[in-house]
Amino acid sequence: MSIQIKNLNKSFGDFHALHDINLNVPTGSLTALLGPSGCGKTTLLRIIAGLENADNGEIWLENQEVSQRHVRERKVGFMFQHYALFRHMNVADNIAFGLTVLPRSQRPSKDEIQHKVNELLKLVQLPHLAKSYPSQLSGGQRQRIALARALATQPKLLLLDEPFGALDAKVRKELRAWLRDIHHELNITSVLVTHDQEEALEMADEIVVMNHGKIEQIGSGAALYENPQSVFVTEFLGEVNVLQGEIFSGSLKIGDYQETRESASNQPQVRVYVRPHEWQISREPVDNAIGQAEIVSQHIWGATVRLAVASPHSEQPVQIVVSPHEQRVAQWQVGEKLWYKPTQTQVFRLPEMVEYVI
Ligand SMILES: Nc1ncnc2c1ncn2[C@@H]1O[C@H](COP(=O)(O)OP(=O)(O)OP(=O)(O)O)[C@@H](O)[C@H]1O
Repeated sequence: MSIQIKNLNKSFGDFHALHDINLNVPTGSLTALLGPSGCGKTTLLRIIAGLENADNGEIWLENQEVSQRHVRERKVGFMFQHYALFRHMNVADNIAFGLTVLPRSQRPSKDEIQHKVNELLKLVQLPHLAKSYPSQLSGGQRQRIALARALATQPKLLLLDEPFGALDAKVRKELRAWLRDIHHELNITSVLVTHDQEEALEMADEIVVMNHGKIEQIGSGAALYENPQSVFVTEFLGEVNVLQGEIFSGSLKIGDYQETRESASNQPQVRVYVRPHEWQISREPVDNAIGQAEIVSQHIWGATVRLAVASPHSEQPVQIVVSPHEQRVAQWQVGEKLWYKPTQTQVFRLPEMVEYVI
């Protein structure tokens, strides 16, 4: 089921929670709404579901305008972070619940419901827990059952609001991969709300980055990471170093480093963003390097080695990530100096911080 949202606004009293939202979600895709707390993700999800009304705008589900349609008519399944399974019902009855409350004319027979529950239990890989009660399950198992319950009525659209928010990091990671597989297996359209960029990058085909009730940018994780269109997206998606530079005579300059910026007019101060892995470093002088800088700290973190170097062009030490292999060869030590040069830059103009040149 595709989703099309046109010129949608929502206020709570004087507070404008969603500004002019326009969004297309293609059938079969997994789309993440990503943004900081309070940016309007849940409100948008609830409006798509029909749990909340927009002030104006249109919502189309599979070529039908549904703004005035009741939640029950929208054929959506939900899964929330604190999805309350019914404590007094066992797992099988919890999963069956949505089917047992259907109007008589649509309700499957007892045998059909039993069959469906068994199928869903297999899908979520917990058939042995059919007779257990929610209190006897782990957090991850509860979320799997919650998903089975959301899928029981065969929704065409699955809406997930921070579904793994309360779980520990390892379980979250496992469930992400698992949910992504199920999404593809069922060929369903899913919209996932998350404030966790790793979760969005790992799971979603397309990410909608939101900030203060507006959509900042939409794209695949790779496109957003490689080509952010605003300061907000650059800073929100992944770690980044911020350096001061200038644009002069069609060139970006940071220290001795120069890079052509053809369309640019002169700017005495620009903010230059460089990701920690987008550096070339060397003990020998490097052509067109910013300059030399001293290593002030070194940390080994998982499979990466992280160097921090003091740069006169950055308020904070510049973070540089090198692979363990590079580190084994180079044996960088705190206190020594290296030449450093960015391999990719994003530049934004100060002080208004609108996009300058990508
Ligand atoms: N029923 C309501 N009445 C008044 N204000 C509301 C209501 N629901 C949401 N808001 C406000 O709208 C803004 C957006 O809320 P929303 O829950 O959509 O944000 P979110 O991006 O999902 O945040 P979080 O990640 O913290 O859940 C917030 O400032 C919130 O306080």
